[in-house]
Order: sequence, then structure tokens, then C-alpha cells
Amino acid sequence: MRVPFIKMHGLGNDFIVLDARETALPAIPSNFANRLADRREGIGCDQLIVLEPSDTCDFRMRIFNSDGSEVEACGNASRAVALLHGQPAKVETGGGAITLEPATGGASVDMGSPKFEWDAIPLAYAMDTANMPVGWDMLDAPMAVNVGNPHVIFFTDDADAVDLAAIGPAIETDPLFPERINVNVASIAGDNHLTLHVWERGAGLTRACGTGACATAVAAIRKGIAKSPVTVTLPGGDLNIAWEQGGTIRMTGPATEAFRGTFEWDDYS
Ligand SMILES: N[C@H](CCC[C@H](N)C(=O)O)C(=O)O
Repeated sequence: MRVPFIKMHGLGNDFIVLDARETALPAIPSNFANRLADRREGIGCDQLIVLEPSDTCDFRMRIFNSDGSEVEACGNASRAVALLHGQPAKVETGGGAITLEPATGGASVDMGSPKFEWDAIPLAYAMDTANMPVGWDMLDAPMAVNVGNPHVIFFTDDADAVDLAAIGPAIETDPLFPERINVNVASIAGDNHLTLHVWERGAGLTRACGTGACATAVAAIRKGIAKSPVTVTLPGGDLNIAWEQGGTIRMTGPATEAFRGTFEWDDYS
């Protein structure tokens, strides 16, 4: 069965989008997302995004990392889907409902409210998520935030100097994080301006991570080292994150459609 796809990205964090809102697709088999995401034998992407009907929202967005794991949230893909959908929408995700507002060349997304409780991250045992008594090599005293998906955030003097490819996997899979974790390393780039690198759970180093930018901006505001709105500079470019204590997170930034095509479903299932 030939299936159409749309290839999109948000600041270089790239996606294959399958739109099953009008025409149902077969159930997503295990080992499907990772094979389609393979950059040599598949189409290649950081995440596979599947749009489906929803009983509670305008539609549902499912997110699969390139390792095949299905997860709760994807900020950059939310903006890409907003661009594709072309009008405001309330979208069901595993991490809760989000609101998309397309804007020229991208979108603004209400990502919902962050959670800080240790068991909402989740962590394997109780601790203060604003100043965690843990460390890995040169990274210590992180914060943790759930923005639909779980993030640990390290602030350091020079985020560009951290070899995140070397240390990221150990943190991602540490038993402290029963559902694994997205690993964020940030430094101050200026007033209300952060530099950020992310080792993504289930995808590794990406050129941008929208939920990582949200979690890191929220952590910086909570820590008192930045005020909303915060500009977050990732390797792929800038995102604008607005959040006030007690409110929801608003992420604004670009999204791009790269190309469209079709693939043979049976070759990957
Ligand atoms: N790796 C993430 C999902 C993708 C998030 C990222 N691509 C974004 O833009 O938020 C996780 O396992 O929670």
C-alpha cells in the first residue's frame, strides 16, 4: 500500500508526518518508526508524527522517536503540524492538550502547564527538582521539569564546551529516570537569552528541541536567572518561550515543509 508523507522540520529537528485524519492507516507496528526514521534505509527523521482523529480535540498527534519509542510531546513538531493544518487547533497528545496558532513561517503553541513534582517528572525517588543532589562528570545540581515529556536541565558556564554526545546517553538511561529523560545543557548568552544543547531521549543529539527549550526557559525563570519571555538559541536557531509562574508555556518559532512523497507501507511493517 503506497502511503503519502510530508517531510517537515523545526529548526532542523526533522519529522516524517503521516496524516491519518481523513484516511485511516493500519496500526503502527513495533519496529516501524525506527525503520522509517533510519537515514540510510528509510526516509530518515528524528521523530515520526502520526495525525489521527480525536474524541476530545480537533485531532490527535502521536509522536515516535527515531528509536521507535512513542512519547508524549514534541514542541518542534507541534509548530510543523500547525503550519500544515493552517488554522488554530486544539490537539490531543500523550502529554495533554496543546493549542496551535499558525503564524507566518511557523507557529505559536500553548504547551500547557509545566510540572515540577518529583513523581511527575518522574524520578525514581523524592528530591527537590529545583536543585537535584546528583551529578554526572562536570554536570551537577540540575533541575527537572515535565512539559508533557520529562526533561533534566543543567546550567553551566559554557554549554558549547560540554561533550553532550559523550555524557548524554548515560544520563538519559540513568535509573533515576524510570521513563528515561531528555538531557538539556544550557548557559547564559545574555539578558533573558540562553544557549541550549539537547541530547533527546530516544533520538540523541538534535539540532533543536522545542520541549527542551520550554523546559529550560521555565527552569531558568524558576531559578531566577532569566525573565519571561526568554530567547533560547539552539544549534538550529532561536525559539521564544514565554511563561509566568502558575501559567501555561507559550513557544513561538519557525516551521518548514521540506518535501512530500510516498512510501510502500509493507516495506517498513
Ligand atoms: N525526544 C522527546 C520527544 C521529541 C521532542 C523534541 N523533538 C521537541 O521538539 O520537543 C522525548 O522522548 O520526550
